Amino acid sequence: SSWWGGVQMGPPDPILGVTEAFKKDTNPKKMNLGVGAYRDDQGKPFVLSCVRKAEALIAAKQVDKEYLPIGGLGEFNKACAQLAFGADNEVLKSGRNITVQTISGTGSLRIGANFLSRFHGGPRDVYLPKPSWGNHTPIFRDAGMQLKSYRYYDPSTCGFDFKGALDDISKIPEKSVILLHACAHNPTGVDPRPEQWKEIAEIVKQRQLLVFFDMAYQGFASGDIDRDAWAVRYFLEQGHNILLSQSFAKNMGLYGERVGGFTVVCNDAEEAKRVESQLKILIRPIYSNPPMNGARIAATILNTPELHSVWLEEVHGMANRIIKMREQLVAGLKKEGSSHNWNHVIDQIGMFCFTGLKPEQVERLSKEFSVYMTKDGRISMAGVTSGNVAYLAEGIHAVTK
Ligand SMILES: Cc1ncc(COP(=O)(O)O)c(CNOCC(=O)O)c1O
Repeated sequence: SSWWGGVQMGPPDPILGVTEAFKKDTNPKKMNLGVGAYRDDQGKPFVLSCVRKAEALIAAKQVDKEYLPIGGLGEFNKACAQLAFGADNEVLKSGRNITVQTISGTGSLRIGANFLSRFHGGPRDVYLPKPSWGNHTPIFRDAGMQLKSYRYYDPSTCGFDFKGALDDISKIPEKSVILLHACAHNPTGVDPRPEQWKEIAEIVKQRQLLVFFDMAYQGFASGDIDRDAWAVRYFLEQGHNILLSQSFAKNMGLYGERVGGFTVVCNDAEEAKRVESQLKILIRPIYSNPPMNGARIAATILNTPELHSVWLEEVHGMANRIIKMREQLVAGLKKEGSSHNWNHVIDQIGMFCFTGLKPEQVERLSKEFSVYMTKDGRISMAGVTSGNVAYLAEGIHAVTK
C-alpha cells in the first residue's frame, strides 16, 4: 500500500475555480471578475513605472546575493513602518515597534498568528469580521488559534452592520484578539466611517481586546496613503498596542515578489527588543530569512524621493480607475433601466464590490453572459474596464430585473 493512501482530495479554492471556468469559456465577451489582482483599462496586469525604475537602479548597483538578516532588509522594515504610522509617529521615535519583513501579507499574518499562539496569554480566540478574507481562517487555525466572528456586513443594505458589530464586540471576552481590516475590506468593500471607527476603538479599549490590523491595501483604497492608514493611526493614538500586517502586493503591484511586513507595537523599546528576539527564533526554523528582491524594490521606491512621488501618483491612479469603474457601472445600470438602488457599488471601496447578487443570479451571469465572479456575488472591480462595463451592466440588469 502507498504511504499516502489516506490523503483525501481537497476542495478546490473557490476563486481559482472561477478562473478555470473563465478560461474554458470561448465567448469573446467573457469577463473574469474573480481574480484579486489589479488590471489596467485594457484588462492587462500593470507593472508600475516606479517599480521598473527601482529595478534598474538596483541592477546598476550589482549588489551581492548574501543572506538577509532573519528579520529581513532593515531599510525596508523602517520604511514599511514609516508608511503605516507616518514618519513622525511617536511609536517610531520611541522605538517601541518591532517590524520584520515577511513573505507578503499572508506570511505576515501567519507569523503573527504563530507569535500569538506561542506568546499570547489571553484566550486563543481570534475574532474575524463576518465575512472576512477566506484565507484568514486557515492561517489562524493552522497556527493553533480558534476562530470566532463579529457581525460586520449587512446584506439588507450591502453596507456596514455598525450596530451588530458594536453589539458583538461589546460581548467579546476580555483579552481576546480582534482582527480588523484597516481599509478596503475584503470581500465586501465596506469600511467603517471615521466616527464609527472611533466608537469601535472605544469599545475595544473597554473590552481590553488585542487588535490585529490587516492592512493589505494602503493607498489602493482611497488613493491616499495617509487616509487609508487613518484607522491604524487612530487606534495607536488611543493607546492600543496593535499587531499589524502589511502587504505591497496591490499598492505596489508586487504580487509575485511577495513583499510584506509584520509589526508588533510594544510598551517600550526594551520590550520591542525581547519581542524581536522571539520573532527571529520563530522565523528561523520556518524560512530562515526572507527573499531580497521585492524588499529591495519596495525600499528603493519608498526611500528615493522622486520614485516615492511617482509611486504616490501611480497608486492614486489605480485607485481612481477602480472608483471610475464603480461610477460607470452604476450609470450603466441606470441606463439599462434598473429600478434597484445600486449606491452601495459606489459607497464601497477598494478592489472588491459586494454586489448583493444571489448565487442563482451569479450562476445565470456566467451561463448567459460569460461573466464570472465568486458565488458570494463579489466582483473584483479590477476586471471591469471602460470597454466592458456596459456589457456588465446589461448582464446584471438582466438577472436582477
Ligand atoms: C485582506 C487581505 N489580507 C491579506 C492579503 C494577502 O495578500 P498577499 O499575501 O498576496 O500579500 C490579501 C490578498 N488577497 O488577495 C485577493 C483575493 O484573492 O481575495 C487580502 O485581501
